[in-house]
Formats: sequence, C-alpha cells, structure tokens
Amino acid sequence: MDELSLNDFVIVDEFLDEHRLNVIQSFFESHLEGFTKAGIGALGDHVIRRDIRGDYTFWLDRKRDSELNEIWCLIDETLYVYNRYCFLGLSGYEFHLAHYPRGGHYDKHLDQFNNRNNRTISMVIYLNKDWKKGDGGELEIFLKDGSSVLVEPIEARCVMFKSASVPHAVLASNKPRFSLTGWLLQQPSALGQFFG
Ligand SMILES: O=C(O)CCC(=O)C(=O)O
Ligand SMILES: [Fe+2]
Repeated sequence: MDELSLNDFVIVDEFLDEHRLNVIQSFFESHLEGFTKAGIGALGDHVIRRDIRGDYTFWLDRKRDSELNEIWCLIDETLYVYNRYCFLGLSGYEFHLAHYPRGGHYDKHLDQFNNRNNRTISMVIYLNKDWKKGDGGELEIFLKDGSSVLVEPIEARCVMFKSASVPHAVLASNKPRFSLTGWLLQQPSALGQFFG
C-alpha cells in the first residue's frame, strides 16, 4: 500500500494461488466464445479502434459469476485494505476478462474517461503460463520523471496503479495474452460494459 502511495504503481507476484488460478483459467476457457471486441471512451464516445486497442473482453458480474467467488473475496479484501490504509472511499468495482490475440496491443492511455471519473485504482491480474522474454505483451507504465517501466504479464502477477494519473500501454503481444482486468471505483457501477 505504501508503495502505491509513493510510486503510483505496485506489482504483487503470486497474487493468485494455484487453486484460484485454476478456477479463473477454466472459467476463461469455457467463456471464450462470449468475448467481444473492446472499444474506447465512455457512453456516446464509445468507438472500436483496432489500431488503438486490439483486445477482446468479457464483462463479469459478481452475482451471475458465482463460480469466481473466491476471486471476488480476494478483490473485496484488496478494496478493504485500500480503504483502511489509503482512505480512498472505494465502494465497488468492475472487472472483465481480456484476451489479446497475437499482435494485439493497446496504445498509451489513462483509464479514466472525460465524462466518467470514478475509476480510481486499476488492477490487472495476468493469467499467462510460461511467459518468456521475447513473447512481448508487456505493460508499459509511464512515470512522471519521463522514464517508463515494463511489466511482463506473467501468470498470477497483479499490477495496480492509479487510474487517473498513470499513463500506460500494452505492447504488441507475440502470442495470445490473457488477463483479469478491473477497476476499484469510488461509486458502484454495474455499467462498465457500456463504457469500455
Ligand atoms: O492488460 C494490461 O496490462 C493493461 C490493460 C489496460 O490498460 C486496460 O484494459 O485499460
Ligand atoms: Fe488501461
């Protein structure tokens, strides 16, 4: 938590244990047909631009997707810790599964939109077994001093950063890349899928 307040981002390896990884990976496999092309922007601005963003997403619903209960509990705990130690006043979250096919990338952006500003902490949990150097697909985080950090999307790693102030990009992936991505919110939203 201290690290996030000092550095704007934090990486937690082995965020998911073996059991939770299996749960989410089998959920992923059984829902791949339901994925749709992700867009950018909120409400009226929502557009699909393959040149900017190449991933396919599947929005999750805590009530419907009760198979993921152990993962929801972990996210609840994370939100609790942020509220307890960082006084962020978080009151909900929205998550989707993301699949970047080979060559998929996401240009430099912020996770808050002009007309929607309640995304507070971005959380990305990677699900890629045997990720190796040269596979691409790194998350590039741009720091205030002009430098940037590359985060490899390795299995069970979680990266968290401030949605409003940390620009980031996904570099082109040389093989299919999977993640559970979400946002801790300052007001609850059940409408993430309409926003991007
Ligand atoms: O998958 C990642 O590493 C980041 C994805 C991202 O930036 C987003 O979905 O807004
Ligand atoms: Fe993002």
